Amino acid sequence: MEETSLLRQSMCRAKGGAPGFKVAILGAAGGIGQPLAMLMKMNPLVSVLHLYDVVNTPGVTADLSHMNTSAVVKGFVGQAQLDNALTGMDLVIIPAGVPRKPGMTRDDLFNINAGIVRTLCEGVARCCPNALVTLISNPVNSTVPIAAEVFKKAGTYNPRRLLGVTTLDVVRANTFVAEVLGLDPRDVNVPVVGGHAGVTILPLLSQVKPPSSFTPEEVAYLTDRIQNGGTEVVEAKAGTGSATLSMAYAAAQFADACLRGLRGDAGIVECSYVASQVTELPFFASKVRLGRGGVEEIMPLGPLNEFERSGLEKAKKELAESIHKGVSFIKS
Ligand SMILES: NC(=O)C1=CN([C@@H]2O[C@H](COP(=O)(O)OP(=O)(O)OC[C@H]3O[C@@H](n4cnc5c(N)ncnc54)[C@H](O)[C@@H]3O)[C@@H](O)[C@H]2O)C=CC1
Ligand SMILES: O=C([O-])CC(=O)C(=O)O
Repeated sequence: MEETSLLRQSMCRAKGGAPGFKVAILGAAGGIGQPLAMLMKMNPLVSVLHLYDVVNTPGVTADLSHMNTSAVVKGFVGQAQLDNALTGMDLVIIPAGVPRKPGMTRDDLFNINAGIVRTLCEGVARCCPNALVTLISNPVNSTVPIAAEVFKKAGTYNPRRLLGVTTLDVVRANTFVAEVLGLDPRDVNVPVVGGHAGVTILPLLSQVKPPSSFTPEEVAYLTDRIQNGGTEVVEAKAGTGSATLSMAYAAAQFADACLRGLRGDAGIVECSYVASQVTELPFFASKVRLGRGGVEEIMPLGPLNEFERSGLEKAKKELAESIHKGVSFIKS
């Protein structure tokens, strides 16, 4: 088998390396990882796609490698192959870790996922310390501070290159607001700030584009639905996992924005949970401008109405605890 595939490879005429970025997905065989890997295989900005997981990447890799798009896919399985999966990468996307079941909060995932994120980020620090790292694994409000502490310990921390993925909150907000307004969701943009769990997810409905006004009932309905969108999916999946397909879509959209930023495109703005001075907290999600260096600029929150100011106070209280928990996990 081995010989046949070597023979087959040797029969192929060498192709010059296609221009583009090298991207690794860690947790690539999972519910998010597989559709995300497919979407990244379809992205023309990607020249090399490394799929790493502790199980099942050979099959996922064989399957995706038959797609006639230009990215070259390679699979890596098990911790012994982590360093090879990461070496030379420009962008590392991390959806590794366990998902919620009904009745759990994202914070209930901390005990398992914190250790997974630490191990993977130690690999990033060793093998591709200059890569952009986008973290999906929950609880994002704590896993991003964990990653920052791992990188600080390794002496490789660059706050501009570590981003928590909160795009799904924006994707949901755009969808739900468009439903209420009777618009196409592609024409709606809702900034969602704060973090990625419950009350820390703060949609700024006063800043919706196109400019729109909402009744107090609509604001209450939309805020609740956006904050609990993840739970809506967890309950509907009834114990088999959380959002995977919409998350893969959101992560692929965010990764594409990161790659366009790295390429030097102008005016790329996305919401993301990053090291921030927008509030007194060390991490906060808000609109950020992406560029060659990663996060080039963090946008101010803009004017908030009274409902949003009160939501911000609640968000900050919970965020402070989640950040502290993540930092302490590495420091203690
Ligand atoms: N940021 C966000 O908006 C969202 C985050 N999530 C989170 O994403 C994570 C993954 O969710 P799913 O893909 O649905 O879970 P899943 O269980 O389907 O897949 C997770 C994958 O991670 C792999 N994995 C476990 N330990 C690993 C390790 N040490 N190294 C590499 N891979 C490892 C597993 O083998 C599995 O293939 C969960 O923590 C979930 O809560 C989910 C939806 C949205
Ligand atoms: O709700 C969950 O556990 C997964 C998640 O983060 C989301 O769907 O927003």
